[in-house]
Amino acid sequence: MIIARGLTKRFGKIVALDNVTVEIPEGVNLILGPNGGGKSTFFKLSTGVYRPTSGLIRVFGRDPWRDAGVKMKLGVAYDPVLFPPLVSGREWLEFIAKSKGYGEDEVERIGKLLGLDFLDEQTRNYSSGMLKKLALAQAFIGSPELVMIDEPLANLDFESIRNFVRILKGEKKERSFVIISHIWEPLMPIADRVYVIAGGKLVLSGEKEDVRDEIERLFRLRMDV
Ligand SMILES: Nc1ncnc2c1ncn2[C@@H]1O[C@H](COP(=O)(O)OP(=O)(O)OP(=O)(O)O)[C@@H](O)[C@H]1O
Repeated sequence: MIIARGLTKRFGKIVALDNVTVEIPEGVNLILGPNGGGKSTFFKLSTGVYRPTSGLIRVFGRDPWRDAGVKMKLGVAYDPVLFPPLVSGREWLEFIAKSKGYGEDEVERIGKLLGLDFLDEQTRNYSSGMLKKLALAQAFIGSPELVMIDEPLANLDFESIRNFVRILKGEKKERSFVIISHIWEPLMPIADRVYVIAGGKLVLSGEKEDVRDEIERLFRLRMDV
């Protein structure tokens, strides 16, 4: 699904991603790692926002930087979220739907799927959690083959986290996922594979069962302050 070979991204002197080689197959793929480790850089190289400094990235066999058409197969939500303030959530989702060849009924469907009851408000009036939910909705518009979400659970309350994980569980039968999340524990039951990017390097990857102990050791929050 996603193949990277020797993938490197520099911003001036900063090496954000350093010679990463990885294959991400179909299924639910979770990317973890410390702040500033390079996760979002990898994500944005995959969605064609950034051009690699060197190395190769292919998404469904296509170069996301040169071949914008591959984006039709993707549903993407970035973090932090950003929307035009004077449009309603519905208008925004209709814009996304239209760009993918869908109409208002698709927005209705996704609004129902995610249980959104605030779509007619302008986004400037949204709370942080509402903004995140609109971003999640955006990623599902048009039944994409691959849904990519950076920090899906940030700013969600407990009930919303539960709802979203339930939705993922249903949706994973239909499509694949690449998810970056610091809040990883609620996502483990539905994850197939886990990848850890730190210091610009891929430092761990594997099937969930094989890496679970190491992930627990690295990322379980222990508050011995
Ligand atoms: N557009 C940019 N311009 C300059 N430096 C950048 C840019 N984007 C990322 N970086 C730098 O690249 C490194 C990796 O950042 P990245 O956002 O990929 O980390 P991350 O793993 O997603 O972190 P976080 O968990 O904090 O979101 C950091 O040192 C960051 O400062």
